[in-house]
Amino acid sequence: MTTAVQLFHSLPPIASLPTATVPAAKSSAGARNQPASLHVVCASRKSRDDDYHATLKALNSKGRFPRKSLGQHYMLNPEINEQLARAANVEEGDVVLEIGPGTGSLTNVLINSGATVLAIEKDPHMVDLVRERFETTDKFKVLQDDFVKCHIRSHISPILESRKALNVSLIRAKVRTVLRLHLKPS
Ligand SMILES: C[S@@+](CC[C@H](N)C(=O)[O-])C[C@H]1O[C@@H](n2cnc3c(N)ncnc32)[C@H](O)[C@@H]1O
Repeated sequence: MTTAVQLFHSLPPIASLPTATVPAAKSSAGARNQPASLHVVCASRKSRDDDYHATLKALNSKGRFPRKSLGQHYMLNPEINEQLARAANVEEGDVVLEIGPGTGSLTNVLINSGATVLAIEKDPHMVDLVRERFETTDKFKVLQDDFVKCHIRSHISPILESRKALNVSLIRAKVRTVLRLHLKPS
């Protein structure tokens, strides 16, 4: 069986893709409330391994369509994700709490920056997807939970112990923000 990780590694160059816009999702049984199209953010296309292919392949491989109720808009431009990581000043050894990793495009950049990422994702399908995507690294952990309701401190305390800072990146459908919180281990 082809895993999502294998798919990510076998993607063609982005230049071969015709457009940065994803076609409207076809409706299927039980998908009455699905939005008609995939919402994307994509400013430019790059000819290297990138989030554009990875995100589309990952979603297609799971037969998933974004759920508006969960603010599922996926970042397709790796440059933006890199800017987000730079804006949050993510460094080697940091622990990053990522709220809503989605397909893991920002997660990937954070891990490549040297951070360990603790992600909290409400949608169990996306949890499966990112768990599979990052199964080969010990710098990633995902919890299936609602960030609004879960007890965040009990999750992060065990892995925070000797860390100097905690970066919290929060990307939501309408408010895209990167927050940096400094939480001293108690
Ligand atoms: C904007 S999308 C994904 C962003 C991701 N960084 C990307 O560009 O691919 C937001 C994600 O947050 C998740 N989400 C929404 N509400 C949540 C909540 N209350 N707790 C945890 N995750 C949530 C959604 O399922 C979705 O995967």
